[in-house]
Amino acid sequence: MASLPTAVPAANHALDQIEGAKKKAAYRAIEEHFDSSFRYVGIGSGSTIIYGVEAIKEHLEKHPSPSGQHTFFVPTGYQSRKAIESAGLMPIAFDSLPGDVLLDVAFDGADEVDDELNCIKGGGACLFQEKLVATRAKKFVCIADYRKKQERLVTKWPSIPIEVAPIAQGSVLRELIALGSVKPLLREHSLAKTGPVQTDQGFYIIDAPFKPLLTEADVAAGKDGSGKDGVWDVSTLAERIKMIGGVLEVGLFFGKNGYQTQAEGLQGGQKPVAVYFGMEDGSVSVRAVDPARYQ
Ligand SMILES: O=C[C@H](O)[C@H](O)[C@H](O)COP(=O)(O)O
Repeated sequence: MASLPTAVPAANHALDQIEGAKKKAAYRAIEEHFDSSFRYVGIGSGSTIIYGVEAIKEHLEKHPSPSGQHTFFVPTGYQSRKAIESAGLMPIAFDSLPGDVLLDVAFDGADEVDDELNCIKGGGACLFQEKLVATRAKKFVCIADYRKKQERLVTKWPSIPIEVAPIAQGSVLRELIALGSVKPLLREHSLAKTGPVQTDQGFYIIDAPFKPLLTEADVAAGKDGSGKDGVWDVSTLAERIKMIGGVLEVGLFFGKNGYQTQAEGLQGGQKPVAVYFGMEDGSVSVRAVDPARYQ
């Protein structure tokens, strides 16, 4: 019992530090990538994006749109829509967007990010709509804290979230084991009697642990990411899992970076162009592709 009085403040300090880091990263990302003249903006899910919404709200209060036109915010699920509404911003459903419209930017959180901006997402059971929104944006930007900044995926974050049709969960689990995942698990509510966690699509989530995932640089350096001995590179594994019957989407955002340029058009990539990490020392560290590529 003697340790309780010191342990509790220490835990509170760690939580404050994490929340402070998320907030700093969010405000910096919004400052550098949001503009009041934007017409459509994607808003992701999770605890970090809440600070992004707060920063956008403040930005719009200080710098109203010069034309007086409203910005519409495209949510990536129920929690995201609620966050938009609570901030007094205007939501628009993804499927209400006119067919030829692209989002000016999409902001989201991430569970882990590697050196090449591949991300794990879905820790909060949102990934399918997040991918739809991210790939429809002219620019995709992520916000995270220092715990998420790693060289390779599946370093601290232990597993890959995968959204599956309830009827297929058993066969997907078997196939994941065959691919080398050790003890993939159907995600359940902490209150077990409530059963499996359901996504916004009414699907289930399987969390599949794998060995740390190789990057393109690893593969270029001669490492084998083909799945031999359970070692995969990000793209090969993501594509392989997506092929399993009953998988709606994989919580790996990989491949191209999401941006649009006049010369190249919409890249529709899943990887962000920039990730803002709030650090333990109060600074913000940015991992990004060269802005000259997308601005
Ligand atoms: O499923 C949830 C989403 O992918 C989140 O963006 C991700 O889990 C990060 O969430 P948080 O900001 O709460 O760490």
